Amino acid sequence: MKFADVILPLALPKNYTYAVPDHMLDTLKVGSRVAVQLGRQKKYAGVVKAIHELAPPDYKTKPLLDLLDKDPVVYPTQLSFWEWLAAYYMCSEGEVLNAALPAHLKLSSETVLLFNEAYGDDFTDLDDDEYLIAEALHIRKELRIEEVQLILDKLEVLSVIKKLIEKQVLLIYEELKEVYKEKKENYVQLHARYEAEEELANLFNTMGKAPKQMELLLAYLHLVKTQGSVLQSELLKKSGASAAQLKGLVDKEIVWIEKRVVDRVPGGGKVDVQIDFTLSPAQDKALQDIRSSFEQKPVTLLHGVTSSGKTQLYIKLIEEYIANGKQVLYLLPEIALTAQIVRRLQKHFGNKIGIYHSRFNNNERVEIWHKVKSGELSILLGARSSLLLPFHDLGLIILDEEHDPSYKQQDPAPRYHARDAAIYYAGLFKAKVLLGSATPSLESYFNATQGKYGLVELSERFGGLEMPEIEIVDVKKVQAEKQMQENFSPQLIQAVHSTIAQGKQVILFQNRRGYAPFMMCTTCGWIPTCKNCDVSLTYHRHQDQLTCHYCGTRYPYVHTCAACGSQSLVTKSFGTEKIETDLQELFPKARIARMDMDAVRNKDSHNKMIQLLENQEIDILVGTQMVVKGLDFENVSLVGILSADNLLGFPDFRVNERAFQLMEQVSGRAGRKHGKGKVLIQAYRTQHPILHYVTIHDYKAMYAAEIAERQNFGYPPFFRLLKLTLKHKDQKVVEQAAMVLANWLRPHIGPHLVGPAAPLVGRVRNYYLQEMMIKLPRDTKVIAQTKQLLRETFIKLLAEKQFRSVFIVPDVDYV
Ligand SMILES: Nc1ncnc2c1ncn2[C@@H]1O[C@H](COP(=O)(O)OP(=O)(O)OP(=O)(O)O)[C@@H](O)[C@H]1O
Ligand SMILES: [Zn+2]
Repeated sequence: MKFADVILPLALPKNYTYAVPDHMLDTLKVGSRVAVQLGRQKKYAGVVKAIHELAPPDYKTKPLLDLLDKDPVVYPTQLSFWEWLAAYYMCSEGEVLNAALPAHLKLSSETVLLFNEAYGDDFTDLDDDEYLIAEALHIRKELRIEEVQLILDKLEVLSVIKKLIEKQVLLIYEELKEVYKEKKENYVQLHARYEAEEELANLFNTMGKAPKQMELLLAYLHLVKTQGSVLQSELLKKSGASAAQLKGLVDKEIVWIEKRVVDRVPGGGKVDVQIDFTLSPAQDKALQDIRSSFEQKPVTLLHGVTSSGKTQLYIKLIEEYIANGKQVLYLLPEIALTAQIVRRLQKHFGNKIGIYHSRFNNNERVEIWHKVKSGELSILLGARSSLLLPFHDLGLIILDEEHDPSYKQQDPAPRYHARDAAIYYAGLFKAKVLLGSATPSLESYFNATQGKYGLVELSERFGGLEMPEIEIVDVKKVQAEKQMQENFSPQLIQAVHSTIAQGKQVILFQNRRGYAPFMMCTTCGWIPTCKNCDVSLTYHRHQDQLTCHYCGTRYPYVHTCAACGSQSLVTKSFGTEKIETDLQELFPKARIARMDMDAVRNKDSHNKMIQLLENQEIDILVGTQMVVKGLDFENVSLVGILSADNLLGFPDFRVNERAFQLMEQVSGRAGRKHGKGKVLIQAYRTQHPILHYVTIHDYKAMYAAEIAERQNFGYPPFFRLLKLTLKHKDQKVVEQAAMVLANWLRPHIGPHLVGPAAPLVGRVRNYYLQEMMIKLPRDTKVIAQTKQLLRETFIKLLAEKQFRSVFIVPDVDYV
């Protein structure tokens, strides 16, 4: 008897074992999807993790229902990776599978509820909830579980559904359906008999009376010759004929129409790699250093100042790896994945390169999935989640802007750090990892100085350009002299003027966090807050609305104070929108644009804005973090940071590191091609040491100061941090649960447990939160033991009746 362990796309504490029916014995493979039953009703598609002969000791196995793939959807390497992710980041393999597989490869067993017509329409003996569902079903005939949840406005609806089944009001209809559809398009083909010249000539002679059909044929012949195959849509466009006229040709059996699967995403194909640049001596040395570092160590950190040409080095390396038949994964933070970098790489690698990120739709994802698996794509440029693609011969992972905090997944599980996960994943392939940044994370630089990673430094800008000159503007002084105009010092205004006058461009940076515009009552100080979350609402002038940035709820503009009833509400605004408005007044002739999350909701507007800047159709760009990420504009010569204090005043142990990284990166956008750039930083605390390090572009001095602090206070990289968040709708319940959990843990973890306490925003989406932090020494054994202790303690806590519905969210290595 054979058994299969199956990973189901759920947060189950373990995988289940199923019996392999005889007819699958020869065809079933590890990594294939199978349909299985879980519980009495539910069917799921899971992935086979192992095939063996050990019956589970504690339950009787059900048989596998169906084999869904001839070829496995993943290789064993991915299964090992998933196992590690689940163990390290404390989630289930099912949750990893859920994140990895494109939705269309996850068969969904959606429970469909049907109305039982035999029941009639007398609902008198149903209770309130039952009545609501029965009535909705009576009208709509079928409902899904999610719709029931919406109607009843709660998550736990199965008991109501169960009662309705017992009372024979509804019936259950289970369907398993495959939702991925390949994209098909119509191609037009000439009948074989006209392949012969003679027949074709005869045909033309007889067509005199149908000029449109003649044009269709001529257009067809032209397209076949130039493109090889003829798309119906293109043919109609080229000939100017209608679909009916084309049908005429089909009816006469001159052409026929065939539906063919088409590729949704460009990729594959043969395009020769083109490298049309040569490295500078400094770059060439760095490349050689990377190569020899890789001979000793699998991971190397490339610390190269802004505009040193790190991207060009990556291009050279990629060329080497793919020439050896290896696959290369090039990771970037989501927001840095712009058309600019895509174009830069496509120029050299044509369609050997695929792109993958969260804004792709499911059909596109499935196609990339298959092409990575088959090896048809040798280079993949993607965001964090492309680590979960089924590579089979990975040789190199490049992780650019490695310091970027958005490499850490927040919600949902697996809450992995792409940098650390990449290093593990590469290990499974014996592949190399290159981390690149102008401002490395303290963790990576620490690892490099300790010899755990190789370290390569590239400390000059390409083309002999100097680092930009930094000037700090003392806002306190300017304000005392009453010289500030809104958020602008005279120095900054002057610099913007002269930059524009020289035909150069300006980038102004304003941090979003803590600077969002809000409304306030000037009589009593009341601030409108979100109904579901403990946060003040952000005012959006363009929509004239208030929005909660935690849950997304929108509210109309408030005219009357809810606390004192006065009408004296004003908007307090220091956000990018306000700066844009002020700029328009200060520089009425300048072309001004704003780049932040609200202005670039879709990827196209983001790309358009970058294009406008590249084409010099924008004089001043105002933006948040978004303008910082790896953009390369040749004509920007001035960068302004409107408030450094805003970056430095954050209650977080990483605040100084982050502030340095942001300021150094945004400064790095200035003076990348022609002449030295200039940076103006407005600040109250002009003596802050971080400002000094930015002024002299001294990463190493910043590192030395900060790493000493980290050691003193026991923070990463000397300790690892694990954050536990507990959530519940009832504040008392969550507070008690957190207390109980902490009391159970403290005897084992002692002083390394901090909390519990409510976080800064104590309620989100109607859930009250409690947090605690656990500091783990850098000892693999202790870490594994502590995680095991946590898992056991969670189970114990959730076994207590009053805590059963508490959510526990572990976040390992939280950033
Ligand atoms: N060897 C080279 N030949 C031609 N152009 C180069 C070369 N090296 C760099 N450049 C150009 O110099 C500019 C800066 O290079 P690149 O964008 O690769 O820098 P970077 O180190 O990635 O910078 P950042 O960290 O600021 O994003 C680009 O326009 C790039 O095309
Ligand atoms: Zn909210």
